[in-house]
Amino acid sequence: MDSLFPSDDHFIRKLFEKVKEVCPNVHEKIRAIYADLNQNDFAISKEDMQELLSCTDIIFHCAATVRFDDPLRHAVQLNVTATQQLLLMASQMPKLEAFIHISTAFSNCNLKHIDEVIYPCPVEPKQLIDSMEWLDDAIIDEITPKLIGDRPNTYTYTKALGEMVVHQESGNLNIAIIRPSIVGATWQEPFPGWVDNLNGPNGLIIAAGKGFLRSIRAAPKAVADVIPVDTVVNLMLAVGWYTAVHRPKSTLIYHCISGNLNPCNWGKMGIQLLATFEKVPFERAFRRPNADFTTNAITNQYWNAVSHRAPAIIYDFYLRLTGRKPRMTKLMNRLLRTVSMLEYFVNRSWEWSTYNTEMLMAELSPEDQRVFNFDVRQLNWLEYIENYVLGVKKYLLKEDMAGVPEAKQHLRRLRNIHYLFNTALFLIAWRLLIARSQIARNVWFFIVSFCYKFLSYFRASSTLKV
Ligand SMILES: CCCCCCCCCCCCCCCC(=O)SCCNC(=O)CCNC(=O)[C@H](O)C(C)(C)COP(=O)(O)OP(=O)(O)OC[C@H]1O[C@@H](n2cnc3c(N)ncnc32)[C@H](O)[C@@H]1OP(=O)(O)O
Ligand SMILES: NC(=O)C1=CN([C@@H]2O[C@H](COP(=O)(O)OP(=O)(O)OC[C@H]3O[C@@H](n4cnc5c(N)ncnc54)[C@H](OP(=O)(O)O)[C@@H]3O)[C@@H](O)[C@H]2O)C=CC1
Repeated sequence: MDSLFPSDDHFIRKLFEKVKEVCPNVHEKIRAIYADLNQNDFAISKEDMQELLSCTDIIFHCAATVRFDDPLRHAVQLNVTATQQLLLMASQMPKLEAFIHISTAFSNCNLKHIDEVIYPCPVEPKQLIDSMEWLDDAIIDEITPKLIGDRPNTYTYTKALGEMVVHQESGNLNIAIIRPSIVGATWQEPFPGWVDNLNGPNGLIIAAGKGFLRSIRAAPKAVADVIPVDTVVNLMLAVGWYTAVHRPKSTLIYHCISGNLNPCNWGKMGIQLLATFEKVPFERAFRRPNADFTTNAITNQYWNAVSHRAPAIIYDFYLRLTGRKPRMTKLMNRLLRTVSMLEYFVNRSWEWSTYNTEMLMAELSPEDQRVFNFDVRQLNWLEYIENYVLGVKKYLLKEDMAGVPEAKQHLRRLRNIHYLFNTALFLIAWRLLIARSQIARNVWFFIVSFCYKFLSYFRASSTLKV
Protein backbone atom coordinates (compact mmCIF):
# COMPACT_ATOMS: atom_id res chain seq x y z
CA MET A 1 0.00 0.00 0.00
CA ASP A 2 2.76 2.42 0.96
CA SER A 3 4.59 1.73 -2.28
CA LEU A 4 1.80 3.54 -4.12
CA PHE A 5 2.65 6.74 -2.27
CA PRO A 6 6.36 6.46 -1.55
CA SER A 7 7.56 9.20 0.73
CA ASP A 8 11.24 9.02 -0.25
CA ASP A 9 10.80 10.42 -3.77
CA HIS A 10 10.15 14.16 -3.67
CA PHE A 11 8.56 14.24 -7.12
CA ILE A 12 6.22 11.29 -6.54
CA ARG A 13 5.16 12.87 -3.25
CA LYS A 14 4.35 16.08 -5.11
CA LEU A 15 2.34 14.13 -7.68
CA PHE A 16 -0.06 12.84 -5.02
CA GLU A 17 -0.25 16.01 -2.89
CA LYS A 18 -3.45 17.22 -4.51
CA VAL A 19 -5.37 13.97 -4.19
CA LYS A 20 -4.27 13.70 -0.54
CA GLU A 21 -5.55 17.22 0.05
CA VAL A 22 -8.96 16.38 -1.38
CA CYS A 23 -9.09 12.90 0.13
CA PRO A 24 -6.70 12.56 3.10
CA ASN A 25 -7.42 8.83 3.56
CA VAL A 26 -6.85 7.98 -0.10
CA HIS A 27 -4.22 5.38 0.87
CA GLU A 28 -6.89 3.45 2.77
CA LYS A 29 -8.93 3.16 -0.41
CA ILE A 30 -6.19 1.70 -2.58
CA ARG A 31 -4.51 -1.66 -2.25
CA ALA A 32 -1.87 -2.80 -4.68
CA ILE A 33 -1.63 -6.51 -5.31
CA TYR A 34 1.04 -8.48 -7.11
CA ALA A 35 0.20 -9.80 -10.57
CA ASP A 36 2.19 -11.03 -13.56
CA LEU A 37 0.48 -11.30 -16.92
CA ASN A 38 2.95 -13.98 -17.99
CA GLN A 39 1.71 -16.43 -15.38
CA ASN A 40 -1.36 -18.57 -15.01
CA ASP A 41 -4.06 -16.69 -13.10
CA PHE A 42 -1.53 -13.84 -13.24
CA ALA A 43 0.22 -15.42 -10.21
CA ILE A 44 -2.31 -13.65 -7.98
CA SER A 45 -2.42 -15.17 -4.49
CA LYS A 46 -5.53 -17.15 -3.44
CA GLU A 47 -6.65 -14.52 -0.92
CA ASP A 48 -6.17 -11.66 -3.36
CA MET A 49 -8.01 -13.58 -6.05
CA GLN A 50 -10.95 -14.23 -3.76
CA GLU A 51 -11.16 -10.58 -2.83
CA LEU A 52 -10.87 -9.51 -6.45
CA LEU A 53 -13.57 -11.87 -7.64
CA SER A 54 -16.01 -10.92 -4.91
CA CYS A 55 -15.42 -7.16 -4.59
CA THR A 56 -14.47 -5.75 -8.01
CA ASP A 57 -17.02 -3.48 -9.60
CA ILE A 58 -14.95 -1.90 -12.35
CA ILE A 59 -11.86 -2.96 -14.30
CA PHE A 60 -9.54 -0.59 -16.17
CA HIS A 61 -7.29 -2.88 -18.18
CA CYS A 62 -4.12 -0.87 -19.03
CA ALA A 63 -1.36 -3.42 -18.49
CA ALA A 64 0.42 -4.28 -21.71
CA THR A 65 3.77 -4.44 -23.39
CA VAL A 66 4.25 -1.22 -25.34
CA ARG A 67 7.64 -2.12 -26.84
CA PHE A 68 7.69 -1.93 -30.61
CA ASP A 69 10.34 -4.62 -30.97
CA ASP A 70 8.91 -7.24 -28.64
CA PRO A 71 9.03 -10.78 -30.01
CA LEU A 72 5.59 -11.80 -31.19
CA ARG A 73 5.28 -14.55 -28.57
CA HIS A 74 5.71 -12.10 -25.69
CA ALA A 75 3.50 -9.43 -27.25
CA VAL A 76 0.73 -12.00 -27.86
CA GLN A 77 1.04 -13.27 -24.28
CA LEU A 78 0.72 -9.80 -22.72
CA ASN A 79 -1.61 -8.03 -25.11
CA VAL A 80 -3.87 -10.86 -26.28
CA THR A 81 -3.74 -13.98 -24.09
CA ALA A 82 -3.68 -11.98 -20.84
CA THR A 83 -6.66 -9.94 -22.03
CA GLN A 84 -8.52 -13.18 -22.74
CA GLN A 85 -7.69 -14.48 -19.26
CA LEU A 86 -8.74 -11.22 -17.62
CA LEU A 87 -12.09 -11.39 -19.43
CA LEU A 88 -12.54 -14.89 -18.08
CA MET A 89 -11.80 -13.64 -14.58
CA ALA A 90 -14.16 -10.71 -15.09
CA SER A 91 -16.98 -13.08 -16.04
CA GLN A 92 -16.69 -14.58 -12.54
CA MET A 93 -17.11 -11.23 -10.76
CA PRO A 94 -20.74 -10.89 -9.68
CA LYS A 95 -20.43 -7.20 -8.77
CA LEU A 96 -18.67 -6.12 -11.95
CA GLU A 97 -20.37 -3.09 -13.54
CA ALA A 98 -17.92 -2.25 -16.31
CA PHE A 99 -14.77 -3.52 -18.03
CA ILE A 100 -12.77 -0.69 -19.64
CA HIS A 101 -10.09 -1.90 -22.03
CA ILE A 102 -7.24 0.46 -23.00
CA SER A 103 -6.11 -0.09 -26.55
CA THR A 104 -4.29 2.36 -28.87
CA ALA A 105 -5.48 4.66 -31.66
CA PHE A 106 -2.77 2.96 -33.75
CA SER A 107 -4.22 -0.55 -33.49
CA ASN A 108 -5.52 0.00 -37.04
CA CYS A 109 -2.71 2.26 -38.23
CA ASN A 110 -2.71 0.38 -41.53
CA LEU A 111 -5.89 2.38 -42.32
CA LYS A 112 -6.00 6.10 -42.99
CA HIS A 113 -9.48 6.81 -41.70
CA ILE A 114 -10.39 4.97 -38.52
CA ASP A 115 -13.90 4.75 -37.13
CA GLU A 116 -14.98 3.84 -33.62
CA VAL A 117 -15.53 0.22 -34.64
CA ILE A 118 -13.58 -3.03 -34.32
CA TYR A 119 -12.04 -3.99 -37.64
CA PRO A 120 -11.67 -7.63 -38.63
CA CYS A 121 -8.23 -9.16 -38.06
CA PRO A 122 -6.48 -11.20 -40.75
CA VAL A 123 -5.87 -13.98 -38.19
CA GLU A 124 -8.27 -15.36 -35.59
CA PRO A 125 -6.76 -14.36 -32.20
CA LYS A 126 -7.66 -17.74 -30.71
CA GLN A 127 -5.84 -19.58 -33.50
CA LEU A 128 -2.77 -17.42 -32.96
CA ILE A 129 -2.85 -17.99 -29.20
CA ASP A 130 -3.08 -21.75 -29.82
CA SER A 131 -0.28 -21.77 -32.36
CA MET A 132 2.03 -19.97 -29.90
CA GLU A 133 1.85 -23.14 -27.78
CA TRP A 134 3.51 -25.40 -30.32
CA LEU A 135 5.49 -23.14 -32.67
CA ASP A 136 9.12 -22.62 -31.68
CA ASP A 137 10.69 -19.16 -31.38
CA ALA A 138 12.70 -19.38 -34.62
CA ILE A 139 9.59 -20.14 -36.68
CA ILE A 140 7.59 -17.42 -34.92
CA ASP A 141 10.30 -14.87 -35.70
CA GLU A 142 10.32 -15.98 -39.33
CA ILE A 143 6.56 -15.65 -39.82
CA THR A 144 6.19 -12.44 -37.79
CA PRO A 145 6.59 -10.01 -40.76
CA LYS A 146 3.99 -11.99 -42.73
CA LEU A 147 1.57 -11.98 -39.81
CA ILE A 148 1.85 -8.31 -38.96
CA GLY A 149 1.43 -7.45 -42.66
CA ASP A 150 1.12 -3.70 -43.23
CA ARG A 151 1.33 -2.79 -39.55
CA PRO A 152 4.74 -1.48 -38.45
CA ASN A 153 5.35 -3.63 -35.36
CA THR A 154 4.15 -6.40 -33.07
CA TYR A 155 2.75 -3.81 -30.63
CA THR A 156 0.07 -2.36 -32.93
CA TYR A 157 -0.69 -5.84 -34.30
CA THR A 158 -1.26 -7.45 -30.90
CA LYS A 159 -3.26 -4.46 -29.63
CA ALA A 160 -5.62 -4.97 -32.61
CA LEU A 161 -5.90 -8.68 -31.74
CA GLY A 162 -6.54 -7.70 -28.11
CA GLU A 163 -9.52 -5.61 -29.21
CA MET A 164 -10.87 -8.54 -31.23
CA VAL A 165 -10.58 -10.81 -28.18
CA VAL A 166 -12.49 -8.24 -26.11
CA HIS A 167 -15.16 -8.12 -28.80
CA GLN A 168 -15.46 -11.89 -29.18
CA GLU A 169 -15.28 -12.87 -25.53
CA SER A 170 -17.23 -10.09 -23.88
CA GLY A 171 -20.15 -12.43 -23.11
CA ASN A 172 -22.55 -10.59 -20.80
CA LEU A 173 -19.93 -8.11 -19.68
CA ASN A 174 -20.48 -4.41 -19.96
CA ILE A 175 -17.46 -3.36 -22.01
CA ALA A 176 -15.92 -0.22 -23.51
CA ILE A 177 -12.64 0.29 -25.37
CA ILE A 178 -10.55 3.47 -25.25
CA ARG A 179 -8.00 4.21 -27.96
CA PRO A 180 -5.52 6.97 -26.98
CA SER A 181 -3.08 8.29 -29.58
CA ILE A 182 0.45 9.34 -28.49
CA VAL A 183 0.25 9.84 -24.73
CA GLY A 184 2.20 12.90 -23.57
CA ALA A 185 2.92 14.82 -20.34
CA THR A 186 0.08 16.14 -18.19
CA TRP A 187 -1.75 19.23 -19.40
CA GLN A 188 -3.35 20.37 -16.10
CA GLU A 189 -3.74 17.65 -13.48
CA PRO A 190 -2.30 17.42 -10.88
CA PHE A 191 0.07 20.02 -12.40
CA PRO A 192 1.33 20.71 -15.95
CA GLY A 193 4.27 18.84 -17.45
CA TRP A 194 4.35 15.65 -15.37
CA VAL A 195 6.05 12.81 -17.22
CA ASP A 196 7.65 9.60 -15.96
CA ASN A 197 8.82 7.38 -18.80
CA LEU A 198 10.73 7.43 -22.08
CA ASN A 199 7.84 6.27 -24.25
CA GLY A 200 6.62 8.10 -27.34
CA PRO A 201 8.01 11.63 -27.71
CA ASN A 202 9.62 11.76 -24.24
CA GLY A 203 12.90 10.04 -25.12
CA LEU A 204 13.18 12.01 -28.35
CA ILE A 205 12.64 15.30 -26.54
CA ILE A 206 15.60 14.43 -24.30
CA ALA A 207 17.68 13.38 -27.30
CA ALA A 208 16.83 16.61 -29.17
CA GLY A 209 17.27 18.89 -26.14
CA LYS A 210 20.67 17.38 -25.35
CA GLY A 211 21.73 17.91 -28.97
CA PHE A 212 22.12 14.21 -29.83
CA LEU A 213 19.19 14.13 -32.23
CA ARG A 214 19.34 17.10 -34.63
CA SER A 215 17.34 15.89 -37.59
CA ILE A 216 14.64 13.32 -38.13
CA ARG A 217 12.82 11.75 -41.04
CA ALA A 218 9.41 13.25 -40.37
CA ALA A 219 6.75 15.09 -42.32
CA PRO A 220 6.51 18.58 -40.78
CA LYS A 221 2.90 18.88 -41.95
CA ALA A 222 1.84 15.49 -40.53
CA VAL A 223 -0.40 15.78 -37.50
CA ALA A 224 1.39 15.27 -34.19
CA ASP A 225 -1.44 13.48 -32.47
CA VAL A 226 -0.20 13.84 -28.92
CA ILE A 227 -2.77 13.56 -26.13
CA PRO A 228 -1.99 14.63 -22.54
CA VAL A 229 -2.07 11.76 -20.07
CA ASP A 230 -4.50 13.55 -17.70
CA THR A 231 -6.95 13.88 -20.61
CA VAL A 232 -6.73 10.12 -21.13
CA VAL A 233 -7.31 9.45 -17.43
CA ASN A 234 -10.29 11.84 -17.31
CA LEU A 235 -11.82 10.14 -20.32
CA MET A 236 -11.24 6.71 -18.73
CA LEU A 237 -13.10 7.80 -15.58
CA ALA A 238 -15.97 9.28 -17.58
CA VAL A 239 -16.21 6.15 -19.75
CA GLY A 240 -16.23 4.01 -16.59
CA TRP A 241 -19.16 5.99 -15.25
CA TYR A 242 -21.10 6.02 -18.53
CA THR A 243 -20.58 2.31 -19.22
CA ALA A 244 -21.60 1.28 -15.71
CA VAL A 245 -24.58 3.60 -15.39
CA HIS A 246 -25.99 3.69 -18.92
CA ARG A 247 -25.02 0.15 -19.91
CA PRO A 248 -24.89 0.72 -23.70
CA LYS A 249 -26.25 -2.24 -25.71
CA SER A 250 -23.05 -2.70 -27.71
CA THR A 251 -19.36 -2.21 -26.95
CA LEU A 252 -18.58 1.48 -27.45
CA ILE A 253 -15.14 2.55 -28.64
CA TYR A 254 -13.79 5.97 -27.72
CA HIS A 255 -10.98 7.66 -29.62
CA CYS A 256 -8.89 9.76 -27.28
CA ILE A 257 -7.00 11.92 -29.75
CA SER A 258 -6.25 15.59 -30.43
CA GLY A 259 -5.87 15.74 -34.22
CA ASN A 260 -9.40 16.31 -35.42
CA LEU A 261 -10.38 18.75 -32.66
CA ASN A 262 -7.21 20.80 -32.14
CA PRO A 263 -4.49 19.73 -34.57
CA CYS A 264 -0.80 20.49 -34.13
CA ASN A 265 1.79 19.27 -36.64
CA TRP A 266 5.33 17.99 -36.12
CA GLY A 267 6.83 21.12 -37.73
CA LYS A 268 5.09 23.42 -35.26
CA MET A 269 6.02 21.11 -32.42
CA GLY A 270 9.68 21.12 -33.50
CA ILE A 271 9.76 24.94 -33.63
CA GLN A 272 8.22 25.25 -30.17
CA LEU A 273 10.56 22.60 -28.76
CA LEU A 274 13.57 24.54 -30.06
CA ALA A 275 12.22 27.83 -28.70
CA THR A 276 11.85 26.23 -25.26
CA PHE A 277 15.30 24.59 -25.39
CA GLU A 278 16.66 28.08 -26.06
CA LYS A 279 14.87 29.53 -23.02
CA VAL A 280 15.45 26.63 -20.64
CA PRO A 281 18.29 24.51 -22.02
CA PHE A 282 19.08 21.03 -20.74
CA GLU A 283 22.39 20.73 -18.91
CA ARG A 284 25.63 19.45 -20.47
CA ALA A 285 24.27 19.28 -24.04
CA PHE A 286 26.36 17.33 -26.53
CA ARG A 287 25.62 19.84 -29.33
CA ARG A 288 23.32 22.82 -29.77
CA PRO A 289 19.71 21.62 -30.19
CA ASN A 290 18.31 21.59 -33.70
CA ALA A 291 15.21 20.02 -35.27
CA ASP A 292 15.48 19.52 -39.03
CA PHE A 293 12.70 17.52 -40.63
CA THR A 294 13.14 15.74 -43.92
CA THR A 295 10.84 13.33 -45.71
CA ASN A 296 13.53 12.21 -48.12
CA ALA A 297 15.30 8.97 -47.18
CA ILE A 298 18.57 9.95 -48.89
CA THR A 299 18.70 13.39 -47.28
CA ASN A 300 17.98 11.65 -43.99
CA GLN A 301 20.91 9.26 -44.53
CA TYR A 302 23.11 12.27 -45.29
CA TRP A 303 22.09 14.10 -42.10
CA ASN A 304 22.49 10.93 -40.08
CA ALA A 305 26.05 10.63 -41.35
CA VAL A 306 26.98 14.33 -41.02
CA SER A 307 24.94 15.42 -38.02
CA HIS A 308 24.80 12.26 -35.92
CA ARG A 309 27.44 9.66 -36.74
CA ALA A 310 30.38 11.95 -37.62
CA PRO A 311 30.20 14.05 -34.42
CA ALA A 312 29.88 10.81 -32.40
CA ILE A 313 33.01 9.38 -34.06
CA ILE A 314 34.92 12.63 -33.52
CA TYR A 315 33.86 12.74 -29.88
CA ASP A 316 34.89 9.11 -29.36
CA PHE A 317 38.25 9.94 -30.94
CA TYR A 318 38.59 12.78 -28.42
CA LEU A 319 37.65 10.41 -25.56
CA ARG A 320 40.30 7.92 -26.72
CA LEU A 321 42.91 10.69 -26.94
CA THR A 322 42.14 11.72 -23.38
CA GLY A 323 42.40 8.13 -22.13
CA ARG A 324 38.68 7.55 -21.66
CA LYS A 325 36.42 4.82 -22.95
CA PRO A 326 34.59 5.72 -26.19
CA ARG A 327 30.80 5.45 -25.88
CA MET A 328 29.16 8.01 -28.15
CA THR A 329 29.03 5.92 -31.36
CA LYS A 330 27.29 3.08 -29.52
CA LEU A 331 24.81 5.47 -27.92
CA MET A 332 24.16 7.18 -31.26
CA ASN A 333 23.52 3.84 -33.00
CA ARG A 334 20.95 2.93 -30.32
CA LEU A 335 19.29 6.30 -30.64
CA LEU A 336 19.09 6.05 -34.44
CA ARG A 337 17.59 2.57 -34.09
CA THR A 338 14.95 3.96 -31.71
CA VAL A 339 14.23 6.86 -34.04
CA SER A 340 13.83 4.50 -36.99
CA MET A 341 11.15 2.62 -35.03
CA LEU A 342 9.20 5.80 -34.30
CA GLU A 343 9.52 7.17 -37.86
CA TYR A 344 6.40 5.39 -39.07
CA PHE A 345 4.30 7.53 -36.72
CA VAL A 346 5.80 10.91 -37.65
CA ASN A 347 5.50 10.55 -41.41
CA ARG A 348 1.78 9.94 -41.66
CA SER A 349 -1.48 11.51 -40.55
CA TRP A 350 -4.60 9.64 -39.56
CA GLU A 351 -8.21 10.66 -39.22
CA TRP A 352 -10.03 9.21 -36.26
CA SER A 353 -13.75 9.76 -35.83
CA THR A 354 -14.78 10.89 -32.35
CA TYR A 355 -18.61 10.56 -32.28
CA ASN A 356 -18.65 8.52 -29.08
CA THR A 357 -16.16 10.75 -27.30
CA GLU A 358 -18.16 13.84 -28.24
CA MET A 359 -21.42 12.12 -27.25
CA LEU A 360 -19.92 11.37 -23.84
CA MET A 361 -18.80 14.97 -23.40
CA ALA A 362 -22.37 16.08 -24.03
CA GLU A 363 -23.67 13.54 -21.48
CA LEU A 364 -21.60 15.04 -18.64
CA SER A 365 -22.96 17.82 -16.45
CA PRO A 366 -21.09 21.17 -16.76
CA GLU A 367 -19.44 20.48 -13.39
CA ASP A 368 -18.29 17.01 -14.48
CA GLN A 369 -17.08 18.44 -17.79
CA ARG A 370 -14.83 20.72 -15.76
CA VAL A 371 -13.62 18.09 -13.28
CA PHE A 372 -13.15 15.30 -15.86
CA ASN A 373 -12.03 17.58 -18.65
CA PHE A 374 -11.12 15.72 -21.84
CA ASP A 375 -11.98 18.52 -24.26
CA VAL A 376 -8.65 19.13 -26.02
CA ARG A 377 -10.09 22.06 -27.97
CA GLN A 378 -9.08 24.18 -24.96
CA LEU A 379 -5.45 23.03 -25.16
CA ASN A 380 -2.91 25.75 -26.00
CA TRP A 381 -0.15 23.83 -27.78
CA LEU A 382 2.61 26.41 -27.29
CA GLU A 383 2.01 26.52 -23.55
CA TYR A 384 1.64 22.72 -23.39
CA ILE A 385 4.91 22.03 -25.24
CA GLU A 386 6.79 24.50 -23.05
CA ASN A 387 5.47 22.81 -19.90
CA TYR A 388 6.24 19.41 -21.46
CA VAL A 389 9.92 20.34 -21.93
CA LEU A 390 10.09 21.76 -18.41
CA GLY A 391 8.55 18.52 -17.11
CA VAL A 392 11.07 16.37 -19.00
CA LYS A 393 13.88 18.50 -17.57
CA LYS A 394 12.56 18.33 -14.04
CA TYR A 395 11.02 14.88 -13.66
CA LEU A 396 13.00 12.74 -16.11
CA LEU A 397 16.41 14.43 -16.16
CA LYS A 398 16.09 15.62 -12.53
CA GLU A 399 17.70 18.93 -13.48
CA ASP A 400 17.29 22.00 -11.35
CA MET A 401 16.28 25.41 -12.75
CA ALA A 402 19.25 26.89 -10.90
CA GLY A 403 21.49 25.26 -13.51
CA VAL A 404 19.95 27.18 -16.44
CA PRO A 405 22.54 30.04 -16.60
CA GLU A 406 25.39 27.49 -16.70
CA ALA A 407 23.53 25.47 -19.35
CA LYS A 408 23.14 28.64 -21.46
CA GLN A 409 26.83 29.39 -21.06
CA HIS A 410 27.61 25.83 -22.18
CA LEU A 411 25.46 26.32 -25.31
CA ARG A 412 27.34 29.53 -26.13
CA ARG A 413 30.64 27.63 -25.84
CA LEU A 414 29.24 24.91 -28.14
CA ARG A 415 28.20 27.58 -30.65
CA ASN A 416 31.73 29.03 -30.69
CA ILE A 417 33.25 25.57 -31.11
CA HIS A 418 30.79 24.95 -33.94
CA TYR A 419 31.80 28.17 -35.75
CA LEU A 420 35.49 27.50 -35.19
CA PHE A 421 35.18 23.92 -36.42
CA ASN A 422 33.23 24.92 -39.54
CA THR A 423 35.70 27.70 -40.39
CA ALA A 424 38.65 25.35 -39.98
CA LEU A 425 36.92 22.71 -42.08
CA PHE A 426 36.15 25.23 -44.81
CA LEU A 427 39.73 26.52 -44.90
CA ILE A 428 41.19 23.02 -45.07
CA ALA A 429 38.77 22.01 -47.86
CA TRP A 430 39.52 25.20 -49.75
CA ARG A 431 43.27 24.78 -49.37
CA LEU A 432 43.05 21.24 -50.73
CA LEU A 433 40.90 22.41 -53.63
CA ILE A 434 43.30 25.21 -54.54
CA ALA A 435 46.20 22.80 -54.54
CA ARG A 436 44.40 20.53 -57.00
CA SER A 437 42.31 22.72 -59.31
CA GLN A 438 43.27 25.55 -61.66
CA ILE A 439 39.66 26.84 -61.68
CA ALA A 440 39.67 27.07 -57.86
CA ARG A 441 42.99 28.94 -57.99
CA ASN A 442 41.54 31.42 -60.55
CA VAL A 443 38.44 31.95 -58.40
CA TRP A 444 40.62 32.46 -55.34
CA PHE A 445 42.84 34.95 -57.22
CA PHE A 446 39.74 36.81 -58.44
CA ILE A 447 38.23 37.03 -54.90
CA VAL A 448 41.51 38.17 -53.31
CA SER A 449 42.17 40.86 -55.96
CA PHE A 450 38.53 42.01 -55.78
CA CYS A 451 38.77 42.41 -52.00
CA TYR A 452 42.09 44.20 -52.33
CA LYS A 453 40.66 46.66 -54.90
CA PHE A 454 37.57 47.23 -52.80
CA LEU A 455 39.65 47.98 -49.69
CA SER A 456 41.98 50.32 -51.64
CA TYR A 457 38.96 52.20 -53.04
CA PHE A 458 37.40 52.43 -49.58
CA ARG A 459 40.62 53.73 -48.04
CA ALA A 460 41.12 56.27 -50.85
CA SER A 461 37.54 57.61 -50.63
CA SER A 462 37.69 57.97 -46.83
CA THR A 463 41.04 59.88 -47.13
CA LEU A 464 39.42 62.24 -49.68
CA LYS A 465 36.54 63.05 -47.29
CA VAL A 466 38.97 64.00 -44.51
C1 LIG B 1 13.78 16.48 -33.63
C2 LIG B 1 12.92 15.96 -32.50
C3 LIG B 1 11.46 16.10 -32.60
C4 LIG B 1 10.67 15.29 -31.60
C5 LIG B 1 9.56 14.49 -32.25
C6 LIG B 1 8.94 13.43 -31.38
C7 LIG B 1 8.34 12.28 -32.19
C8 LIG B 1 7.76 11.19 -31.33
C9 LIG B 1 7.00 10.17 -32.04
C10 LIG B 1 6.46 9.12 -31.17
C11 LIG B 1 5.48 8.25 -31.81
C12 LIG B 1 5.01 7.12 -30.97
C13 LIG B 1 3.70 6.61 -31.36
C14 LIG B 1 3.22 5.39 -30.67
C15 LIG B 1 2.06 5.53 -29.78
C16 LIG B 1 1.60 4.32 -29.07
O1 LIG B 1 0.71 3.63 -29.40
S1 LIG B 1 2.18 3.94 -27.50
C17 LIG B 1 3.40 2.98 -27.32
C18 LIG B 1 4.55 3.78 -27.05
N1 LIG B 1 5.62 2.86 -26.97
C19 LIG B 1 6.81 3.30 -27.02
O2 LIG B 1 7.03 4.47 -27.19
C20 LIG B 1 7.86 2.27 -26.81
C21 LIG B 1 8.96 2.52 -27.77
N2 LIG B 1 10.17 1.96 -27.23
C22 LIG B 1 10.62 0.76 -27.54
O3 LIG B 1 9.97 0.00 -28.20
C23 LIG B 1 12.01 0.39 -27.05
O4 LIG B 1 12.37 1.22 -25.98
C24 LIG B 1 13.05 0.55 -28.19
C25 LIG B 1 12.87 1.87 -28.90
C26 LIG B 1 12.83 -0.59 -29.16
C27 LIG B 1 14.47 0.53 -27.63
O5 LIG B 1 14.68 -0.71 -27.05
P1 LIG B 1 16.13 -1.21 -26.47
O6 LIG B 1 17.23 -0.69 -27.30
O7 LIG B 1 16.05 -2.67 -26.25
O8 LIG B 1 16.28 -0.69 -25.04
P2 LIG B 1 15.50 0.09 -23.95
O9 LIG B 1 15.96 -0.51 -22.66
O10 LIG B 1 14.03 0.14 -24.14
O11 LIG B 1 16.11 1.54 -24.12
C28 LIG B 1 17.44 1.67 -24.66
C29 LIG B 1 17.88 3.05 -24.65
O12 LIG B 1 17.01 3.86 -25.43
C30 LIG B 1 16.46 4.89 -24.67
N3 LIG B 1 15.09 5.06 -25.13
C31 LIG B 1 14.02 4.30 -24.92
N4 LIG B 1 12.94 4.79 -25.51
C32 LIG B 1 13.35 5.91 -26.14
C33 LIG B 1 12.72 6.88 -26.94
N5 LIG B 1 11.41 6.84 -27.21
N6 LIG B 1 13.47 7.89 -27.44
C34 LIG B 1 14.79 8.00 -27.18
N7 LIG B 1 15.43 7.11 -26.41
C35 LIG B 1 14.72 6.09 -25.91
C36 LIG B 1 16.60 4.41 -23.24
O13 LIG B 1 16.77 5.49 -22.37
C37 LIG B 1 17.88 3.59 -23.28
O14 LIG B 1 19.01 4.40 -23.19
P3 LIG B 1 20.35 3.86 -22.49
O15 LIG B 1 19.97 3.62 -21.08
O16 LIG B 1 20.74 2.62 -23.18
O17 LIG B 1 21.32 4.96 -22.68
N1 LIG C 1 2.20 5.51 -24.07
C1 LIG C 1 1.43 5.74 -25.11
O1 LIG C 1 1.71 6.62 -25.93
C2 LIG C 1 0.20 4.93 -25.30
C3 LIG C 1 -0.17 3.90 -24.46
N2 LIG C 1 -1.31 3.19 -24.70
C4 LIG C 1 -1.73 2.11 -23.86
O2 LIG C 1 -1.76 2.55 -22.51
C5 LIG C 1 -1.46 1.46 -21.63
C6 LIG C 1 -0.38 1.89 -20.68
O3 LIG C 1 0.79 2.18 -21.44
P1 LIG C 1 2.01 3.07 -20.89
O4 LIG C 1 1.64 3.62 -19.57
O5 LIG C 1 2.42 3.95 -21.97
O6 LIG C 1 3.12 1.97 -20.79
P2 LIG C 1 3.92 1.40 -19.53
O7 LIG C 1 4.89 0.42 -20.07
O8 LIG C 1 4.39 2.52 -18.73
O9 LIG C 1 2.76 0.66 -18.73
C7 LIG C 1 2.45 -0.65 -18.95
C8 LIG C 1 1.81 -1.22 -17.71
O10 LIG C 1 1.66 -2.63 -17.88
C9 LIG C 1 2.21 -3.28 -16.75
N3 LIG C 1 2.81 -4.56 -17.14
C10 LIG C 1 3.69 -4.77 -18.13
N4 LIG C 1 4.04 -6.07 -18.15
C11 LIG C 1 3.38 -6.68 -17.14
C12 LIG C 1 3.32 -8.01 -16.66
N5 LIG C 1 4.00 -8.99 -17.22
N6 LIG C 1 2.53 -8.26 -15.60
C13 LIG C 1 1.82 -7.28 -15.00
N7 LIG C 1 1.82 -6.00 -15.43
C14 LIG C 1 2.59 -5.70 -16.48
C15 LIG C 1 3.28 -2.36 -16.22
O11 LIG C 1 3.51 -2.65 -14.87
P3 LIG C 1 4.89 -2.21 -14.16
O12 LIG C 1 4.85 -0.73 -14.10
O13 LIG C 1 4.81 -2.88 -12.84
O14 LIG C 1 5.96 -2.72 -15.05
C16 LIG C 1 2.66 -1.00 -16.46
O15 LIG C 1 1.83 -0.67 -15.40
C17 LIG C 1 -1.09 0.29 -22.52
O16 LIG C 1 -2.20 -0.55 -22.63
C18 LIG C 1 -0.78 0.94 -23.86
O17 LIG C 1 -1.03 0.07 -24.92
C19 LIG C 1 -2.14 3.51 -25.74
C20 LIG C 1 -1.83 4.51 -26.57
C21 LIG C 1 -0.64 5.31 -26.44
